[in-house]
Amino acid sequence: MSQNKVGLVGWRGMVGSVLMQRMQEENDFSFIEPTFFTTSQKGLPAPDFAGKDCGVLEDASDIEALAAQEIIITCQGGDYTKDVYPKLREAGWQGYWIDAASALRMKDDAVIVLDPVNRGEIDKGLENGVKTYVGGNCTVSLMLMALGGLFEADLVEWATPMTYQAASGSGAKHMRELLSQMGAVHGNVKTLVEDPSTAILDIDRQVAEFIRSDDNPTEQFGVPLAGSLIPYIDTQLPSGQSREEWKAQAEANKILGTESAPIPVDGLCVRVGAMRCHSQAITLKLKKELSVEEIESLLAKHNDWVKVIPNDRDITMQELTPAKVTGTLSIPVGRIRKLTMGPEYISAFTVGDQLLWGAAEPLRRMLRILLGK
Ligand SMILES: NC(=O)C1=CN([C@@H]2O[C@H](COP(=O)(O)OP(=O)(O)OC[C@H]3O[C@@H](n4cnc5c(N)ncnc54)[C@H](OP(=O)(O)O)[C@@H]3O)[C@@H](O)[C@H]2O)C=CC1
Ligand SMILES: N[C@@H](CC(=O)OP(=O)(O)O)C(=O)O
Repeated sequence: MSQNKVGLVGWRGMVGSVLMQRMQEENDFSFIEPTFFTTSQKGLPAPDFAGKDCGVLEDASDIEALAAQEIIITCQGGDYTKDVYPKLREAGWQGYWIDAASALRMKDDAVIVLDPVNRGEIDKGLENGVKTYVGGNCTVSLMLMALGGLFEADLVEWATPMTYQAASGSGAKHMRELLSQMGAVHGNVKTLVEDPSTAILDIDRQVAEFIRSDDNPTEQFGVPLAGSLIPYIDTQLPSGQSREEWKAQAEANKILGTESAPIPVDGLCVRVGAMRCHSQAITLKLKKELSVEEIESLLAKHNDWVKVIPNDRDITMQELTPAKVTGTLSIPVGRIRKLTMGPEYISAFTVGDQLLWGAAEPLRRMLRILLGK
């Protein structure tokens, strides 16, 4: 394929900035002729990620300017997609649309992209003329990168992921608010903490009062996160699931191409005070009994980024944490052991950067697939 006119929308947002960084690191700009679009800064000079003059920012709602692109990558968000995508297609645009937002994910004429897991589905889509490729939900993509070896071998009867999701999943303002809360909570008891003679329960009481008070900044999350957690992510559905929880089964089976006989994947999604790494504790029922060594071997050889962490206390504490993984493409998976429920029941714990494999990386890799590079 010879496409190289690529329109970039949402490049200065949080996901878009990570995408730009990765595209620079991987030299992607050398294969494309980029045009940068904006919803708010039309006419300003375009950024220099490509190492060349890219003119000025174009209007991201200008259908004619968008239609001049062979490929459009957008990290601008679902509202933008819902507004612009139908107009572009109605105008007869036949180009490839690569999107970070969830809006088009479950459409029949869209493929969810996670090529180390579903390159076959992507290739099938390309052969069938599919023009819309969407990045998956971050927790779903990170779970499949970690456990791809078991899914690929059709060994999973069901899976129940219990998540520990970072503030970044809610956006940049939420990350700032988490830090503000952390600082405010500490500031409130700083002198007491520094005085070793203060009773810890007195400090704790003061912390609890502050966390619940109006002085704790909670404008973005609505409730405290630092020193607490939020056991609900995204909107409420009639099924009792949150929308984030609903995505697990729906998207995982679409990615795997198992929608006709879906593998049950369901659990609870929880926001915790991590910055940009989502963690998940997953219980799996396997279709047959395998040794831990066999499971670890299948997982380890599935892709280049998964890293099996032995179920050892010290190694786990060093390697299997957001602090270790943040800002990297590594997908460690550990705590793999047989549960007492029976020999086919196993546990796993995985951590991944939700802005890299959870959002930006599958998009730039789809671009490279389209470019044939
Ligand atoms: N956050 C996440 O974890 C994930 C997000 N996504 C998807 O990606 C979409 C974008 O998310 P995210 O990157 O967090 O959104 P951001 O809010 O960081 O950025 C979205 C847009 O806001 C505009 N903007 C306005 N002010 C600023 C500013 N000061 N700095 C940067 N941008 C600004 C930019 O558009 P302009 O230049 O046109 O003004 C930018 O493209 C989401 O809506 C979601 O659909 C997907 C997976 C994960
Ligand atoms: N909902 C995810 C982030 C996200 O943007 O998901 P999606 O791409 O499915 O809308 C989170 O809060 O952690």
